[in-house]
Amino acid sequence: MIYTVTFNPSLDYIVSVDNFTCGIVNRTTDEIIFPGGKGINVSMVLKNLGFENTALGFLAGFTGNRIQDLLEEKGVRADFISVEKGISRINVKLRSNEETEINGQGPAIAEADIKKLYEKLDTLSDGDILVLAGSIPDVMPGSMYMDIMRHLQNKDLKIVVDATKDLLVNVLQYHPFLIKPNNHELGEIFGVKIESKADVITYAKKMQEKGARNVLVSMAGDGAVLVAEDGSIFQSEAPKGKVVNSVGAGDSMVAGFIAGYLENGSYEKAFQMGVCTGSASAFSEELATKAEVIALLDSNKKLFIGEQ
Ligand SMILES: Nc1ncnc2c1ncn2[C@@H]1O[C@H](COP(=O)(O)OP(=O)(O)O)[C@@H](O)[C@H]1O
Ligand SMILES: O=P(O)(O)OC[C@H]1O[C@](O)(COP(=O)(O)O)[C@@H](O)[C@@H]1O
Repeated sequence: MIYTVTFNPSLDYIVSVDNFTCGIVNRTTDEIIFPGGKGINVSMVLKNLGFENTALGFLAGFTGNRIQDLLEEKGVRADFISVEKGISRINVKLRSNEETEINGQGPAIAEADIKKLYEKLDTLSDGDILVLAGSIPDVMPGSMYMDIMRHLQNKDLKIVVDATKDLLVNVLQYHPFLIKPNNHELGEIFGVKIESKADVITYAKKMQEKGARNVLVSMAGDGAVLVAEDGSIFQSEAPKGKVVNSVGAGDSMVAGFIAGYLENGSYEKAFQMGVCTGSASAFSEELATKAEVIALLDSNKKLFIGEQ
């Protein structure tokens, strides 16, 4: 089974504003609400790609109820823990001349709620895949994902972590199956600016030295790099297309990688599927569908460069 955990789900409120200007009243030309949060996006895309999975995590208040309903409408199996205080976030994604995002902090999660999550995670068995993705509410410790991995270390799980800073660095000693920083997040960890693929490879290898098994680094419109545990390295430009909504492109890439790996058992195919799923999401209003991903895979065969 595949499980995703989203500590900090959101309603993503995507608003378009012509020539957004600070300090005045701006009016939208378009607005739309999607369920969001990194693990939830991974769950929705996996479902689109034909992989049943269960979304775990924490929901609170009326926004939490809405997220739950939207997931139900999409047929995603969800088993969230209800948090008593506060509300799940509304993350604002502003589309104008530039894209701007304001992501909330999320409700505080009580010790008793964390205990309930551990009870659910204790039901996982050998061979399962667990995705820990996204930020955690501000008041929680940066060791949260590491604590979960330590707790589960005696099970033979494939654990995927998509997080930033300490939340990510702390888990490396427990050998996550896959991590997916973007180039900016990877640079932030080492205090450097990473623009070229050569630099990506250098720093991805450093993450492997610290314990990660496979390191997938996304670079938005500049493509991606995979440094795999078997020593192979794959690079790709991004497929060409008109970007419609890039929110969730990174999460889609994670889902595509998992789907490609499960279908083919090959890191090369997982990488290709990851890239095309990320781009398919960027090129459409909603998250990628299977047909959109297959179309991109078929039309971009020459994009991928591999090296064993
Ligand atoms: N402008 C774009 N053009 C084509 N593909 C894109 C674009 N933005 C994102 N993607 C695809 O989605 C993947 C993940 O995007 P990225 O923005 O790097 O992730 P994150 O949202 O985690 O920062 C990229 O590697 C690429 O395949
Ligand atoms: O948990 P964080 O880091 O605040 O990110 C949450 C936001 O990221 C998203 O999951 C999208 O992430 P990506 O664009 O990186 O794939 C949104 O749905 C959500 O609003």
